Amino acid sequence: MNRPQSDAQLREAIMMTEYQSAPTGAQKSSHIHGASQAGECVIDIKKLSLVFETNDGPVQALSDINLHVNRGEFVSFIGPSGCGKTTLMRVVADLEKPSSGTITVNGMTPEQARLKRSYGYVFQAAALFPWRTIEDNIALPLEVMKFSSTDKKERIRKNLDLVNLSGFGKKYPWQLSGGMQQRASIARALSFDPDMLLMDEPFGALDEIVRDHLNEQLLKLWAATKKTVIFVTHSIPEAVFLSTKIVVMSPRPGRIHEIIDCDLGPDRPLEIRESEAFLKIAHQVREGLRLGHSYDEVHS
Ligand SMILES: Nc1ncnc2c1ncn2[C@@H]1O[C@H](COP(=O)(O)OP(=O)(O)OP(=O)(O)O)[C@@H](O)[C@H]1O
Repeated sequence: MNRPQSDAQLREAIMMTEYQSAPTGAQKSSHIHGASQAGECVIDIKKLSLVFETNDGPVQALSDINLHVNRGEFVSFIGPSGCGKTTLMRVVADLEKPSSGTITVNGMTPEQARLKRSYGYVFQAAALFPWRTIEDNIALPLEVMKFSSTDKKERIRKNLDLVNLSGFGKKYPWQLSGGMQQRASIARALSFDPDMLLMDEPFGALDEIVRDHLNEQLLKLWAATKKTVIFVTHSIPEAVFLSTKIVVMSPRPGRIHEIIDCDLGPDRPLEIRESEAFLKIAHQVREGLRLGHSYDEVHS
């Protein structure tokens, strides 16, 4: 669902700065990373369904979802509007509760994982606080977690550098382009070094050239940080370019139609999009979307 930047979204950004207990010193990194190792399952979803009760009756947003995500994977959710991509990501982030089924994140409930700061969340709109500079936006989770001011400064510097925004820390969000704002919100999500990055169509509102550039940067960032990434998109080329695994979803009710491995290797220049291997996977995703979607239903 397209959720423009709103008070609710800013509130959610604040809610995600909640934490279970103030970790201190050396305790911090083990507290955040948990005990997990490479190749280990970080998200395990079994028979999960979610029904929204609305004034017009129940809406089955997710039905019988089964999904397994390993540490270090880049997993995209793709599908037509209303198929439940955002809802599924919000369940992982503990922003929605499932009606039935089970889910673990880093071996914990989503709530425990949120409180242990297992993930950083990047919204569709950058959700930066307009009255704070870019560095102060990045500092927000660190302030709530009571990082020392030296540690805070170093993390701001490192993460600005990671998203190529060194030198822009003192600017306000409105002084930056849309692409730069999104990079700043990625830096904020990464500031406390979470295991996982949850990204809800972060580049959907940007023009294609900027988007290509950010996709390249995101791949580099992913390779450098080795984070597990969950990424919502409507774009087939974006999903194929970025992912190790593509979850094709279909609507009414929202469900997983197919899970496609995307084994293009770690080295992916933009030109890879013209390669036979890339086009083959893109075709498979398009077919999956077509088969999982009845176009007649959309207009009924
Ligand atoms: N808070 C809510 N209350 C009631 N219904 C909701 C709520 N959030 C989502 N829905 C409904 O659940 C279904 C799935 O919505 P969701 O936003 O997850 O889809 P999506 O695939 O992310 O869509 P889009 O691509 O348009 O962002 C839709 O029918 C939507 O209208």
